[in-house]
Amino acid sequence: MVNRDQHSLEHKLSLLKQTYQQNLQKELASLCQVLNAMQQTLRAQLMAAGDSPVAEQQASREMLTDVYRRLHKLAGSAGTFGFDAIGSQARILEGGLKRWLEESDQEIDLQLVNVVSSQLQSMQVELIPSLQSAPTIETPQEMDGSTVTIWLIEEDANLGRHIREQLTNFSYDVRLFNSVPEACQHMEDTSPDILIVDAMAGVGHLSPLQALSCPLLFISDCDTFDARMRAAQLNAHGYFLKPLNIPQLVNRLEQLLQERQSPPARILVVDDDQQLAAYYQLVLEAAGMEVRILDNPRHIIDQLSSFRPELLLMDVHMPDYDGPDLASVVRQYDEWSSLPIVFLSAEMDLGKQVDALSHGADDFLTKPILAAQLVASIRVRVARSRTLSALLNKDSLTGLLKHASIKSAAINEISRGYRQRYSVVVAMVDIDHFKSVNDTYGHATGDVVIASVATLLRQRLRQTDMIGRYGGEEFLVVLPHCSADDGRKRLEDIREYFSRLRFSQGDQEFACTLSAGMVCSIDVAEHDHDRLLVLADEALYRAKRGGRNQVCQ
Ligand SMILES: Nc1nc2c(ncn2[C@@H]2O[C@H](COP(=O)(O)OP(=O)(O)OP(=O)(O)O)[C@@H](O)[C@H]2O)c(=O)[nH]1
Repeated sequence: MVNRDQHSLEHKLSLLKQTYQQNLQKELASLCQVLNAMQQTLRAQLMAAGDSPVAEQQASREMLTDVYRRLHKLAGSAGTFGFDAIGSQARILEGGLKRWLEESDQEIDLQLVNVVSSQLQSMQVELIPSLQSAPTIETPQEMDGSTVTIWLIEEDANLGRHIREQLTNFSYDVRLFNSVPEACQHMEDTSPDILIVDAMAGVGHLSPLQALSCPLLFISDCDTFDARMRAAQLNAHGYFLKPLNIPQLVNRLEQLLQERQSPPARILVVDDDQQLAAYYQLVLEAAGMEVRILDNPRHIIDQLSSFRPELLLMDVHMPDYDGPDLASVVRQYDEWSSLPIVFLSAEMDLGKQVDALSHGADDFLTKPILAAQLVASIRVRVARSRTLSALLNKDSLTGLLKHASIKSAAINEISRGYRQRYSVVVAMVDIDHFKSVNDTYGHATGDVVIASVATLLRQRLRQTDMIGRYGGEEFLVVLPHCSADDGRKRLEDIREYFSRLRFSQGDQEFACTLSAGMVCSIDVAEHDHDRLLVLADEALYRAKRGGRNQVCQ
């Protein structure tokens, strides 16, 4: 189904193309005029039957060099806007001119100018005044930020209710059905974000539910190759054995949701051709990315700091500064040393492409480029860079920031709070008697408990809050723009939820608690971030000494 956004995108693209076509007509007419003027001058010289003066020769060479540059630009942009034939002709012509200008020191003669002129005229003929259809770009399905709905199909009503209760603790909205046909009856009016099916209840009858095209997880008490293979053939996103390890299941659910909800990629575009830059912006935004265009390359570092792009898409040849030089400037800053830089240029010369890459760029895309190809290349680059950055900065068990990253994030946020006069709550959260969890149920189960605290913190805090794994079973939480009262309420809420979770190891079921120590920046006279971290740690110590399972301030 085509939605309104898609219509509006097509409309905007079509307007951009119309404008481009008008400019293209003007540009070709203007190039023809230049060639016309050169033809006249050269003819006049021929009539005078003398050698043309050096100054005039120099002027003709400069004019032809300018024609070459304009054709080079045109070769890059025409195909992008759907004028493929003109783009190809411009590419051939600019290539020929370039070779002639580089390799020949002959005088510019009428024959050469005639050839260029007739090619330009045929390009004008080619430019039929009908716009080609706008490219369609796949718009990602948006998940709204509200509650996640899970459909659970479980034959055993008691077990179903138990699972629903546990998942509700993690803020999921769970609808329980005891058979696939029962769930199918509700497909008309509503649909889930995730489907969890008891393998016994469903494997044979699932096909109607597959139309829901949401992630599918199986729960089962049958751990055989055949059962797992059947699940794989049904494209299941997970297979969990009973008795269910709820935190493990929740971790998988969170992973699936994160994959679908990952924030839009932020792209900074640097191109002196404003129309092309607007086109890239439109195409990338339509694919769900956030795009900013840099008008003045001198402001590149300011823009990087304020927009914090995840990829820099840059033209190679610009009037004032070349792309590779700009890339070198960016690379001088440690903070931006791993920012992906992709050149998008009409440059076909392999040597120059390699040279551009050696200045610190990661990739080279050649203009013209299809919208879908541009989107795919950028998506892959950003995804890879996110994976790398997650590996570097995120803890593998919890997916939270590692010690060094959360500490520096905390220091930056506290300092910003002091500067901009808003309050920041800093809290240390620690699982109670965790050593005995490890000792009694094993290290692997201990890991599940740690991961479930991380999940709970992520779920019950705001997107703008920062959470990191500070030590083994200790977490550092930073809540910007938060009063002491609000911070305390949120931590109490997390403490309460955590105490209600049930963990299992074999047939044994157990619960855990956590303690937290917090401090609010405006309650501390000295503007010292290290002091806040010490005070939060001291408050945690008081919570432990006071009997654990509590929040102290
Ligand atoms: N399973 C698991 N255990 C870990 C990990 N990192 C640290 N630990 C364990 O966490 C336990 C922390 O224990 P302690 O600091 O003595 O404190 P506690 O038992 O939690 O008791 P209180 O904090 O005083 O309530 C140690 O046994 C560590 O081995 C991890 O990644 N996984």
